[in-house]
Amino acid sequence: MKAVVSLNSGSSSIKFSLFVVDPAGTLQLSAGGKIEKIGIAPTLAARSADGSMVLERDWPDGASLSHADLLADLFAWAADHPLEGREIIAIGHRVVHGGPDFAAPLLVDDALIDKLEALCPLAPLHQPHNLAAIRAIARLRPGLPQVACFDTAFHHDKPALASRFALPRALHDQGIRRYGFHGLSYEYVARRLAQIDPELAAGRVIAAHLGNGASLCAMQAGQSIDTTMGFTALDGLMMGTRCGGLDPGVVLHLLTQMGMTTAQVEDLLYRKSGLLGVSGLSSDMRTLSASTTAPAEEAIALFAWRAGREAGALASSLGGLDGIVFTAGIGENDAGMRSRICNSLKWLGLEIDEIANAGNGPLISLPDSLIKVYVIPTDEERMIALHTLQILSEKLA
Ligand SMILES: Nc1ncnc2c1ncn2[C@@H]1O[C@H](COP(=O)(O)OP(=O)(O)O)[C@@H](O)[C@H]1O
Ligand SMILES: CC(=O)OP(=O)(O)O
Ligand SMILES: [Mg+2]
Repeated sequence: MKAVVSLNSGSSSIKFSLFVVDPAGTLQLSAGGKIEKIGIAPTLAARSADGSMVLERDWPDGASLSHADLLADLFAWAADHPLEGREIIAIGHRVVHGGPDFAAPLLVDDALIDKLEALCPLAPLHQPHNLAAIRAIARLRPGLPQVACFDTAFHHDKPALASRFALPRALHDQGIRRYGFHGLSYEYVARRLAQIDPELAAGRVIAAHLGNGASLCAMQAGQSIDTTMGFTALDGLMMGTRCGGLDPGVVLHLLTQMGMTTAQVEDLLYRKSGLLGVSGLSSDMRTLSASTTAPAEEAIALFAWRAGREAGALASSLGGLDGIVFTAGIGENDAGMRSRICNSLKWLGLEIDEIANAGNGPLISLPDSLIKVYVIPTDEERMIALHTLQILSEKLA
């Protein structure tokens, strides 16, 4: 049976799935898993579609292991395990930055890799890992089609104003624009919402992708019209290790008055800020929730406050709000965080159902609430596989 593999290298995780293409051409999950807590103490778990564990490992002292090291371990394991009649016909990748030129999934070739390489400085936590995985597979399985699926693509057609910084026009023309990210996740959530609640999906919805990276997307009838991330995945919400929106004057001050180098500033803003920087403890929300220290509590409170504030801004972009959808690691699992954010939006007429919220939904607003709130687990891997299959069928047609 033909099968498609999806690889999703996030900032703190590598998620992977194997989908079998059934005779009707639809994708059936065969196995999937993730390596998480990369940079802290990585763990790996993979399960077959029936939920049974096929692989479990952890590296308690593995803070220095990179995405590439862990991927090499995963490939070594995969090489030793027969696929039981499944023939991998393509591998799809999440590629975080597509820049101004790439607004749809593409078959990978050397020229594309070179162009995507040039975007690495705009996504240092992601793009190098995305490309390292593509190159590693090209070495292991030369000739196997690989498809790049861009996080920026979903936002490509948002209104011109939502793409522009208040900078001189020439810089916009040179690509210094608000792109937006987490697009594969938002595309999947928009599709799921259209199945679960088509009336709401046709309206004004904020999707909240709250993971290690975090952003909000304002969707009108399932299309992105605004989002909190911009030129890079640093902007907008507070994140695991990223600062989110910041007065650009702070960057100038760090460089000119505090004598930091650009490399030090990059490290500070991408890797040492956010939940980690404010708590002084961890970038991982589970660790902070389990802690009773005041800085950990302040980090959680700031995360919620910033999300509520940005949601207010996106409600304005949408001209009102009909619904909110929570997704990704924190959005799907952290009832306390959802409750804080929803309560900060009470002024919009949002009433959360705390019992449904504690059970992770799917619907977590009260019947009288003016805004419906859902929890919808994201599936970037399925979205990647769907795009990959589509590109492959276009290539064969
Ligand atoms: N049960 C849970 N409760 C609270 N937070 C959780 C839970 N499970 C995962 N998370 C948080 O989700 C975040 C990781 O999100 P995820 O979407 O997997 O990350 P990535 O952006 O790397 O894909 C971490 O902060 C983690 O602590
Ligand atoms: C774009 C981004 O921040 O991705 P992730 O949430 O996987 O870090
Ligand atoms: Mg992610």
